[in-house]
Amino acid sequence: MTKPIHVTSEIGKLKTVLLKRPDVEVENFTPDMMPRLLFDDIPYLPTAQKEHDYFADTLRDNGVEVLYLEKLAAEALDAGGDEVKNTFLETMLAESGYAAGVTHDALKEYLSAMTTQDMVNKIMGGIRKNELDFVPRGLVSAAEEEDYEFFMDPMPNLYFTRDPAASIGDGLSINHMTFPARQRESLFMENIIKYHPRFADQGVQVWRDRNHTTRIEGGDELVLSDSVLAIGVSQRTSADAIEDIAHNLFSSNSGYEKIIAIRIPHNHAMMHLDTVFTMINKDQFTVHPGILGEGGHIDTWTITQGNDGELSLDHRTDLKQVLKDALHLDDLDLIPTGNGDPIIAGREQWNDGSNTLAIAPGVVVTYNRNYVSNELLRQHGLKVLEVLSSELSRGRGGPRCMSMPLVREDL
Ligand SMILES: NC(=O)NCCC[C@H](N)C(=O)O
Repeated sequence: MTKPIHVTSEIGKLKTVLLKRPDVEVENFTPDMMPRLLFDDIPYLPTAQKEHDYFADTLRDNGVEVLYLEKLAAEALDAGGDEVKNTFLETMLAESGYAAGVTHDALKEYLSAMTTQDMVNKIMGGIRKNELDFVPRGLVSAAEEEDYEFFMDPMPNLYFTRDPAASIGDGLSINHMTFPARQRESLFMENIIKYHPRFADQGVQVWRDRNHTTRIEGGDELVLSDSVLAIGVSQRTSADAIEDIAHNLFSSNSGYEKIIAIRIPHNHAMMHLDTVFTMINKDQFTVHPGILGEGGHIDTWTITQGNDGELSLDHRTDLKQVLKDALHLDDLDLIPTGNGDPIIAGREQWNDGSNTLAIAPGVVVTYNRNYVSNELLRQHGLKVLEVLSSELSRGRGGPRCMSMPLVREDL
């Protein structure tokens, strides 16, 4: 039987993928909330949904099974039963700032009265104060911001399913994410893996769970082969989290024995490694020229198992040579976003021109708006499937960010 999670490369034929269709969460906020929610604008929902459906159809038309996070989450909680649902709700409330007290009780009563699917959708979409027939009183609530409209914030970044968890081999990392706006997201995946019949008791390994203080996000986790990963040292993923997952992978039967840690600028436009660097074929990668310093150099550390349980780190700055050595390649084609033109590269990277999703070796899904980068990919021999991007791109993520591969064919 096919394993429910099996990903041994970035480019093997994509068989099953997890998406989240954008819903009210992407419009249930005001401009002043945008920086905190990690959004740069407020998408027009009907168009965002049409674009997302087009993306999902493009994948289906190419033989990919598409699963939806919101559906799996509800099915997992139903399969788990009342106690699981109750624990999920308590954890979600606690992580939303309500471990106990009158507001906790009111929210719990409100959510418990819903069907599981409605409850999941409501938590994802956010809960306004005016939805409940309840006005918090008492000292604790007096200290809260009275004018703030929400009891529970929406989670607009959920359609970037890439980040809360990452498939690696026959397992995954379920991530402790960096910013509060996204930290609750990985609780859905934790419950899916534990309780959904498709995953529970199927030998899915959790290489690193979400119960950590050090942070890692899936946009930084690239599966280069069945034994090599690349992980970004970025705004969202810290060096100590990389060392932690390295220890876990190297000391288990994961098959992974090498991690290339790549340091990228720590800023919002390049928040993850996959916003500036993706693998698209056996010997081809996209790269945003803005991350490469003089002579095309960048800090990388190749991490392997050392002696006495210690990790061994080899610092090098020639990315091309590091990749060639790790993947045993004679040559390598690093394709610059925007064809290296500083204005075009900056513009197209901002709209995720480097953020390609490979659905087979040499076949990539990209945003149509990045026409210079797309044309260049074609010139380099790739098959490029363009998807619509006017509204989806406002969340600052592209096709790789919007997809979590669950199963790929081995190369
Ligand atoms: N892998 C990715 O680069 N995901 C894009 C995440 C965008 C989202 N607004 C965020 O800031 O987390």
